[in-house]
Amino acid sequence: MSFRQQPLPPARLNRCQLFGPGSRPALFAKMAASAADVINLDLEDSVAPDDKDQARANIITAINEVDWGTKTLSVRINGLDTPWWYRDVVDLLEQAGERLDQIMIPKAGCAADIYAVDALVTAVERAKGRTKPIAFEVIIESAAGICHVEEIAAASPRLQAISLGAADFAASMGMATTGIGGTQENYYMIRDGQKYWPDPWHWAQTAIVAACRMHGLLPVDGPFGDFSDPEGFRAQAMRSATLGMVGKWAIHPSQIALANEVFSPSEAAVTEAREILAAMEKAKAEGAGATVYKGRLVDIASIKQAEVTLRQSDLIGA
Ligand SMILES: CC(=O)SCCNC(=O)CCNC(=O)[C@H](O)C(C)(C)COP(=O)(O)OP(=O)(O)OC[C@H]1O[C@@H](n2cnc3c(N)ncnc32)[C@H](O)[C@@H]1OP(=O)(O)O
Ligand SMILES: O=CC(=O)O
Ligand SMILES: [Mg+2]
Repeated sequence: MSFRQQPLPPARLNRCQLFGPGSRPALFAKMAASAADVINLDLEDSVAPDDKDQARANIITAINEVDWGTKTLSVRINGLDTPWWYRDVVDLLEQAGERLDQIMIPKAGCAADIYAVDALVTAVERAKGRTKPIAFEVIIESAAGICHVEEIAAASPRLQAISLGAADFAASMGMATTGIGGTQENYYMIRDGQKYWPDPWHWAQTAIVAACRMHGLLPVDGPFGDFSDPEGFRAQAMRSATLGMVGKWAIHPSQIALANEVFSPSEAAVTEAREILAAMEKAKAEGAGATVYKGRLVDIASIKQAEVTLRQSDLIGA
């Protein structure tokens, strides 16, 4: 047991991150009016190479002109293996106003990737006298990224969140699928003739959750490509929430309400968390560290579990 206290992640909602291509400016007002907590304007893989410059200009105009309300506003820049990323950073920081909250770094492979973007961002911020430091979020979506996830999580004080990018992750790992997230038809166990489909994303998700929790970051589940399958999305999101993730991407507006629902504790969960705290208060007054709640053990660890639910509920109520 370490003497170090585990840091809390940033106190903000991140239940749904809605993506939209920078090359489709007609979507921006709809994104701003949506119920997503985070908006990700994309310069990377949803934008064709010939459209990169125009998409960057569209995004800068939209950051400055659209009313984004209280949402966290993030732009996904191009990967460090492309010729576009430095121009993304420089133009965004020189031309977009202080409304921009965050930059998303895709395909992070090692801590030095984050360091490189941090150095450039810091230089432009100083040169331009920007007063609000830009936050970072990264996507783990490669073999290198998952192998180095812990050093990536520790790479910069700007870092607030890490997402799993199932599409590029599957490609990098050589996984035999073209599906983006969710159940994989050929990934099954068999017993007594019955098929059972385990979760192929589980280990990568838990590695991301552990690295995030160790460094006080928000762990987020990435895209679920089949937006015609709400039940598949819900199942994936509920597994992610159960593992400790705080939210999920939406790549279509139909996924926003689903993500918000799954990552908002139900009334029953909040009531139970409050009752556990009350039971433990009573136990404490009686000099006990453990007691019985609804026929099961609760002890001092249960207080911390209940507080996870109540912190999220307080953020929603705030
Ligand atoms: C693997 C990754 O990297 S994932 C992250 C990168 N990918 C993306 O950003 C893709 C984001 N999503 C999209 O581009 C689009 O949703 C697509 C291409 C999947 C589907 O687009 P469409 O065919 O226009 O969707 P559809 O016709 O169902 O849209 C229904 C309505 O939602 C709107 N809409 C579609 N996508 C979005 C969005 N991302 N945000 C806000 N509104 C949207 C449409 O404009 C339409 O509005 P209307 O009813 O006022 O006409
Ligand atoms: O960028 C996201 C992914 O799934 O790849
Ligand atoms: Mg990707």
